[in-house]
Amino acid sequence: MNKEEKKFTRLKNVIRLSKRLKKYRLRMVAAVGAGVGNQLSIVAASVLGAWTVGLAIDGKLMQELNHVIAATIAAIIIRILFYALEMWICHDVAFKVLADFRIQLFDSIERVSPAILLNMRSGQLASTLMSDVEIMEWFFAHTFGSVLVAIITPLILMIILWQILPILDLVMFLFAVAAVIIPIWRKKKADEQGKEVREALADANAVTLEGVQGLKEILTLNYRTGYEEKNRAYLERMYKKQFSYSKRLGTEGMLLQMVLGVSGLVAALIAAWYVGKDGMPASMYTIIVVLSATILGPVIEICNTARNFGLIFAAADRIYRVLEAEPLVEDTGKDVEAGKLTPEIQFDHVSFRYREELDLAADDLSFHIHPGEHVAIAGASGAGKSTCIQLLLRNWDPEKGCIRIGGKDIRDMSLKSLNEMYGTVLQDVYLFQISILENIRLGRSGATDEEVIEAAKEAFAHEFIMELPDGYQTVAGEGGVKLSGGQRQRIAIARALLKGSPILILDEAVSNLDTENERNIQESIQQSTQNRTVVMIAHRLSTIKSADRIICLEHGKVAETGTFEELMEKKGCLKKLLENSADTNNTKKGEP
Ligand SMILES: Nc1ncnc2c1ncn2[C@@H]1O[C@H](COP(=O)(O)OP(=O)(O)OP(=O)(O)O)[C@@H](O)[C@H]1O
Repeated sequence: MNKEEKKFTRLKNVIRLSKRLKKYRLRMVAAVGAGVGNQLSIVAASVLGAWTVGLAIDGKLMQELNHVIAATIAAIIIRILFYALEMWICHDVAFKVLADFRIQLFDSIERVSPAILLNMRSGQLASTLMSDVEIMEWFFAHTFGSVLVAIITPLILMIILWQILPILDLVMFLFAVAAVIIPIWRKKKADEQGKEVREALADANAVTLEGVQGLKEILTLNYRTGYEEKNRAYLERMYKKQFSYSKRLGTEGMLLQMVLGVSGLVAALIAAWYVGKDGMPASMYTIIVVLSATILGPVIEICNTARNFGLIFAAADRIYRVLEAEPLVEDTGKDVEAGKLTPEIQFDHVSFRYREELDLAADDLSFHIHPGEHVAIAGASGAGKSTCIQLLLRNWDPEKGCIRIGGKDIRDMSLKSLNEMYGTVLQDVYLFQISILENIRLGRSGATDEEVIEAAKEAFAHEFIMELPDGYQTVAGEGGVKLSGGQRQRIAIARALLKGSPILILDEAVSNLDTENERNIQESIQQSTQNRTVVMIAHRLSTIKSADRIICLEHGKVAETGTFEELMEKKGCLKKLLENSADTNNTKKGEP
């Protein structure tokens, strides 16, 4: 994320948004053509109406009636066709651009995760992905082409009016300028308000999402009243911002209507003054008045849209904030084949803090994990266990020191290659709304069904999967079958085993399992990972005991390292930790 938020003027915003239309330029030319045709056919229909009145005044209406009717019908049909064409093309382009935006936004989130989540709450991010992008429809479907139409159409009409009554042409030009000035005059306010409304909306969305995600806790912790108050406060704030925004919209709309009304009156007076005086036929009066009124029509329409530029550009800024966010780590390393590196891990004087103002979360950490070794990282809460894993996965880079795999600095490897080195089972297992078979196959996309089932058997997941209504074809995830924490963990373990990477990272992967399943899986992991290096964050005594070696952390430093027996004899960090934990109590009662 950029440290200093860049400020974009409206012009720059228009330029960068317009660039997105480059690949649709032919369609946009067609849309503008249809828009001009639409506006001109409206003018034609109005002028025909005025001509009819003129003919009636001159007593020639009955002679020309057939022509008048035919021409009016033609103007209406042409208008309908142009209107449909303009709407169709503009929306076709707009929705394609919005889809492009969504895809790029998601790519961007993937690229900069987790940096983006440090600066934006997930609800805010969801708001950008959904409603900010949606707002862009106004720009692409109703603004970009319409501005060009609002320039081209009045110009054509002014050329026609110039032939009839140049003075009125000049007057209408002045009214058009007055109309354009209204949204420009309130531009600063509109931009401020637009930003506030979008931010308030995103905050309110974030609170709503929090309520949905934390519904269980809201009910069980009796936080209902507190949450409702918080939600109400955010909604009240959003209402105030939206109401101020709408008040400005109303004032500007009123002024625009005033310009339109006064211009009509002035046009009528000027036309009345000239009709008769300069030998101009009376039947021209209505035509002149209608023509002058229709000059302002598209200008007023676009000024009405411009009242909402505050929202449109605030949404654009929020979208570009995500698109242009800088990742925390640079992916400049080379591709390395996973099999070519020895799966040994070395932390060499690694120091790291999450933010400048925070203490070190890793403080001159040095340790070595040998190929094929199973190592447990233990330590009290906040000691830095997860930080080690975050650094190993390169979600962040160390401030000092370096991490090597097979002797190679992980910053010199591409993120894709690094990812291929690891199979990971983290605490929060996310299942996608696809079949369980496919959820496991995410570990290795080319795996056969038999390989998936084999991995599930190794992870002790096969049995419960077979008991589900559709077995491996049962759809999991949101809206699918609900699985217990332990079942989800077993699926994640199957995924990781299927991936077959040389290094396995387990963040207390058995924390949600009952004792029997835990023992089975520990054994299975031991067997299936005999030739792999395993790094596990360990809270449970059983996990700690299953490791070849334990690294015990204290305040981001390595406090001690050794086998379980060695460390228990030492009576240091691990011993203290176990004495304080429930596991130790269980052990005292005879549990393993
Ligand atoms: N994303 C983050 N932003 C800022 N500080 C963080 C972040 N994650 C962890 N920390 C801080 O870094 C320190 C180490 O945290 P870490 O999560 O690595 O500890 P841990 O040993 O894994 O703890 P636990 O067992 O409770 O998960 C703590 O002081 C923690 O508050």
